[in-house]
Formats: sequence, C-alpha cells, structure tokens
Amino acid sequence: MFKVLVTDPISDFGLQQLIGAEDVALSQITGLCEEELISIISSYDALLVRSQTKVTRRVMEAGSRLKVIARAGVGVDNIDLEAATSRGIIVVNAPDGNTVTTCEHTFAMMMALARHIPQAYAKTIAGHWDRKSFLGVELRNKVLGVLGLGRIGIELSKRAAAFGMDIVGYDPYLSKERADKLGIKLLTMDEIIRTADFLSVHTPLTKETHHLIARPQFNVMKRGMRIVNCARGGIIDEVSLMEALDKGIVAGAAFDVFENEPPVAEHPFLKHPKIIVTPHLGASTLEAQENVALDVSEQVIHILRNEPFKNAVNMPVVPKELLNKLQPCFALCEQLGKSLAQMTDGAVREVAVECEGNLADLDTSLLIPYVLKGLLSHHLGSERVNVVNAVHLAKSRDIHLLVRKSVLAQSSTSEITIRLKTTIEERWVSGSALPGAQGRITRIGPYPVDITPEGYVLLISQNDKPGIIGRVGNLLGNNGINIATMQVGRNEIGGSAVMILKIDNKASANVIEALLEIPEIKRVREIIFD
Ligand SMILES: NC(=O)C1=CN([C@@H]2O[C@H](COP(=O)(O)OP(=O)(O)OC[C@H]3O[C@@H](n4cnc5c(N)ncnc54)[C@H](O)[C@@H]3O)[C@@H](O)[C@H]2O)C=CC1
Ligand SMILES: O=C(O)CCC(=O)C(=O)O
Repeated sequence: MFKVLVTDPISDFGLQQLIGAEDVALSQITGLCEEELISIISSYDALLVRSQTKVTRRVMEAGSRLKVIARAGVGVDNIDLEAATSRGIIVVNAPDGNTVTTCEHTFAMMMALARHIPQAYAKTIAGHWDRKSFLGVELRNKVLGVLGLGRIGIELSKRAAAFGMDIVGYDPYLSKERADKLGIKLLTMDEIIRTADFLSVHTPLTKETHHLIARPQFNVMKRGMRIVNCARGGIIDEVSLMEALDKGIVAGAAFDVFENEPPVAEHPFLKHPKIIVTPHLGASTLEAQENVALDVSEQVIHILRNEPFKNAVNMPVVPKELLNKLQPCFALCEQLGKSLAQMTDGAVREVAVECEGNLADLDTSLLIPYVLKGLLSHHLGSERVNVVNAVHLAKSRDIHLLVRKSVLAQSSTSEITIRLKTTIEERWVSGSALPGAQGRITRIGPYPVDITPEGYVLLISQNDKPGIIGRVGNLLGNNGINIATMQVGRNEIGGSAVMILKIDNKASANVIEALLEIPEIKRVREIIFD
C-alpha cells in the first residue's frame, strides 16, 4: 500500500483518483510547520502540496521513503529541487491546469488598476459617494509590456489584443515567427521597460529573475505607468516600487504575490492607496483547482506504480515522439550498465553512450540516466540510485559522460554501445532493442554474442586451447549448475578467447575459484541480471 500525504488544501474532486485507488492510502493534514512535517514524513511515499508547504532539504532528509513530491500548480519555488534531485525524488507539477485562470486574474487586476475598482468599492461601502478621486484610464491603445511569454504571458497577450492594446514582450524562448502570429512585438527588456504603459511579469522566480525590475528599471520607465505582478513575489523589488510610486513614476501597482507570504501586517503595500493586492489568488478558481489536482493525482499514481508519467520538473522533458522511439532502449541501457559494473575493475572515470543505425540521429543523451542507474546501483545500492539522481551522482563523482554516434557503424539495426573507462581498464558492451521485444546483448567487447539480459551469465576469458570448454562444462555439472546456452568467440586461432555461459542458477564463489584454477582461464566474471 502506497502512503500519500496532502499538506495544502487541494480540490477533493481532483483527489478522487487517489482516494479511489486500491493501492493508495491518503492522508490530508494541512497547516503543518516544517518541524511537524519532518516528524511524520518518514512513513509516506508521496507528498502533494500547493504553494504554502515549504518542502525543504530537511523535510526530504526525513522522508526516507519519499519517491515523489507533486506540486498542484506551476511554480516549484517552494520545493528544494536540488535536494530532491540529489536524493532521487521525482518532482512533478501541473503546468497547464491553471494557465487561463491565472491569466484572467492578471487581466482582472489590470482592469481594476486602470479603473481603481477596489479603492472605489471600499470608499463607496464606507458611505462616500466620491466620483472625483477615481478618474481611470482606458486599456485601448495603451502599450502592454509582457515579460515572460510562456503559457500565462501568451494568454494575457491574446486577451489584451482583443482590448485594443499594443503588446510588446520579451522571452528568450519565443521565436519571432510565433510572436508575429500572436501579434506580439518582440523588444529588448530595456525597450519594453521604457515604452510600457502597463507592465506585467510572467516569468518564474529564479536567480536571474530575482529583482528583474528594481530601481534602475523604474528610473527609466514612462511616468504614470502601471505595473502588475501575478507571477512570484521577488521578481519586482518591493522597496524600489515604493520609491517609484512616491516619485510619481508608477501610477499604480497590482500585486497577487509577495516576497514573503503572507506579508506582515505592517507591509507598506497593504496601506498604499495606489497599490491593490490579492492573497495569491491567481490560480484560485474551481476549474483550475480541479484541473491541477486531477493532473498531479494521476502522475503520483503512475510514479508510485512505476508507470510512465509526464511533467517531471527535475528530469528532462522528452517529446512524445522521441519517447516512443527511445522507450524500448531504457531497460536495455540499464542492463548494459549493470553488466559493465560487474565485469570491470577500478573506479569508473568515463561512460560513453554510442548509438548507430536509426538511433544515431536521435537525442540519445536521454539514455544516459538509464545506463548510469544500472551501473551505479551495483556500487551504491539500488535504493539510492534512480533515473532522477543518476546523472547528479555520476557528476558529483567526477565521472565524465559522453554521447556520440558510433564509429562501429557495422549494422543497419539500431545498436547501442556503452563504453566504460575505469582507472585501470576500458570495456564495452553493445545491445539492441526493438519495440515490444526484450532487448538483447549483441556484443561483449569485440565478441559478437546474442543473449537476453536476465538470470545468470558467466563470462570466462581464456587462451584458445583445446579441452577447456569440456573442463568448464564438467566442473559446472559436478556442482549442480545447468548450462542453458553457451557461446564462444576468439580473436584468432590460439589467441584470446571468451566463453559466455547462460546458467540456470548462481555460481558460488567456490565454483568461480575452481574455474580460475583451470590452466589457461585468465578471468571469470559472473553477471547477475535482476
Ligand atoms: N499567482 C498565481 O497564483 C500563479 C502564479 N504562477 C506563476 O506564473 C509564472 C508563469 O507561469 P507560466 O506562464 O505557466 O510559466 P511558463 O514556464 O509557461 O512561462 C514562463 C516564461 O518565462 C520565461 N522567462 C524565464 N526567464 C525570463 C527572463 N529573464 N525574461 C523573460 N522571460 C523569461 C520563460 O522562457 C518562459 O517562457 C510562474 O512564476 C508561476 O509560478 C502560475 C500560476 C498561478
Ligand atoms: O496553489 C496555488 O494556489 C498557487 C498557484 C501558483 O502560484 C502556481 O501554480 O505557481
């Protein structure tokens, strides 16, 4: 039974998937402080949060069973991603479910700002009929600057265009072609800041976007501009904004998010007549909350059941088409990594993935985590290594990772070769995988083989002399070990040779020692595929 903990208010409708799953036990405990969460997290396999719960390194250290942390929403700045990755915990989010809702909130804030609606409402219900203080401005023909043209920024631009606004924007990942289609004029940050009548930020909060808008930017803005932040507190420097309001550079500001949430009672935004605020309500609609809860619930179930899932934040995003092509290779790569771990000596220094045939033109760097999982699990334990943290673990051990098209392009089929360099030797194995079929190991070093990576395999290197195969067969038979298949190879008559035996049960250390006593046998390795 998988234990799942929900620590923020999450839509019950969306959680139905988890509640209904027969292999899941769900607990909902909200309002926990860090220490309280630390004291209970060790018995849970999955943690579901929104933005209130701070999932710190300490929480993860205490969560020894944690396999997945799911964020019912977009921003994952409340989760220590580095700690999650190094501990092999998958972090997933729900990036699409609240886009329109957040965009609509931003638009509502922009309109409220243009027409002073919150201030006028407060005065009216306080008994004042004041029609002079709230002269507004139209959105029509105004320049809207959008910083961050991802999901929300683009939706906002579409709506603003319908209101007759001129949209200028900046996003390092939006192409000019796409921007043209959307009617967005791409400008530099500086140009946008100097020309915008309304400015709205829609980037994530990162080291680069922290205080993206601060004193130097406010100082060159159009006098009387208005600014909106429905993304993350900290993208706009709160202190500089207060100065810009006082200097008359900024005519009004609308904030849904704060550098520290909730803000303290004395926070200057809460008293300023030209600032309107909401308590991080951007994603708070019935629809968005159902969408994101449904989305993460499904992902949590898939991850716990070891099924394919989407939207991992700390793993590369793989286009579906590429995933379909590479999927058959994942298990094979893990087994190739596992086999190399058992046949090499010395500390691992370099791992190279070489692909040929149909695979050579794909982004095969995605195979590396699987190779490393097989390789490193052998040394570090399968509990500690998974495809989320494998690259991190390798890099932190100064293991050099390479991906290249194979120079051994001998076959038209898709073959993968993994080359391993250690401090004392270099070895390589190749394999091939077809959709719907189990992968096969096709080469061990220079020797062509054909074995399915399962059960027990004995790898024996010897000098090519008559009688050795018989002696090996006898020795194994005398020890009750049945040989399922046997393949032999050699580089030249009387040269170096190998024997690859698939055996039905494990060879003990005594049997391996006895094999090594046979003259001409130079090396014996048992590879266990589990
Ligand atoms: N107030 C609320 O309740 C909500 C807030 N959000 C926040 O809104 C923000 C945007 O969300 P989405 O549009 O879904 O994300 P997204 O990932 O689709 O878009 C973010 C865009 O920002 C761009 N970007 C990153 N650094 C930039 C920079 N220095 N300058 C310009 N562009 C930059 C990225 O290239 C990306 O296209 C996030 O911070 C998210 O956490 C999202 C949902 C609800
Ligand atoms: O959970 C929430 O309501 C906050 C949503 C949000 O900020 C996000 O999705 O990034």
